[in-house]
Amino acid sequence: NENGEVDAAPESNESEYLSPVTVGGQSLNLDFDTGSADFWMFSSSMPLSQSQGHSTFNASKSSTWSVYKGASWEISYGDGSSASGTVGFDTVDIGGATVTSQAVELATGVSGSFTSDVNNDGLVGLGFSSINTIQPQQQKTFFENIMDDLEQPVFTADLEDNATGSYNFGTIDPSEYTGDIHFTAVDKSNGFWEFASDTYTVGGNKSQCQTCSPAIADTGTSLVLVDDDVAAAYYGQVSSAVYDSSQGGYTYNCTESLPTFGIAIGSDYTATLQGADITFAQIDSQTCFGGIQGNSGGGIQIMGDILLKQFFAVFDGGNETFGVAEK
Ligand SMILES: O=C(CN1CCCCC1)Nc1ccc2c(c1)OCO2
Repeated sequence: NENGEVDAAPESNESEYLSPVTVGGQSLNLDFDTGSADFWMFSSSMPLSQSQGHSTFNASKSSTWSVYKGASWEISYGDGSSASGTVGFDTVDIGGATVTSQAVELATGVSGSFTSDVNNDGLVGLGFSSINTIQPQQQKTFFENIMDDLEQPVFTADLEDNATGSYNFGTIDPSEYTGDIHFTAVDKSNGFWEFASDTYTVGGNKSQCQTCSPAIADTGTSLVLVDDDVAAAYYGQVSSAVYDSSQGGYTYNCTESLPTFGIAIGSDYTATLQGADITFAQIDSQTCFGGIQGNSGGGIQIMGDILLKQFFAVFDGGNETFGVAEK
């Protein structure tokens, strides 16, 4: 089988997790993103002004590289960032799991937030290829390419709080979790690991959300972005909380103890966050920025790293299910 395991190292501000990937013999640190489906890297064919500080992939130095003539890609993410470029095929090795002809996208241009995030050399999209942006023909993700060669058609994410975790392809390692894994059915029609999430709890009190948008498991997003009425209900229980449009979200006094927050993972499990695990950043001597924020009516609830790092997450491409376990 083709199983593989790599570290997932948190960036300094825990805004993302980076993992070593070898492409055509060249190693880069990439952001594994279950919320998108493009595999792209900073490349030697970018202006230095954009790639300064990054590792770049140099196709001319890879003996296994082949160009996908006439193909291109262009992606924009929910946070407004974007990237675009050209396409080829090469051998990709992630912790021993190897795909010999993976569609690999080389950036010729990226937006400012990618340039300034110098530890991030690109992304491994682990969503579904129906949202891959390669033209004229969409290409499969690394996981879709390798799934049938794995011991089990799964990958797992053990993201940690201020510590290095791991991504595992092909096995569910029992040493990485405790108790049961609570699975729910995934609807892949929007290209995401999407599932129903109709209830939430604040301080242990259960409520039904008014709109109840479906949720996605998104390792590439830092925060938990819930329906706006859910965010308002949560921060309504935090006495110093205000919505600060200059910060783009709810802030509160760092000394205030926060209530727990639970979100339904399908219909029979609620993933509960402790108040102490909900703050995302301290923005000045007294003020903190919450890790739970509204989705501005976006129509999907995004379960990002603030939640995922408190659990062991299983992405099952065989059953098309998503599961979490305590750890
Ligand atoms: O854009 C992302 C994640 N994205 C992953 C790839 C790197 C750049 C950041 N998440 C996101 C998704 C929806 C959003 C949002 C952010 O802000 C408002 O709505």
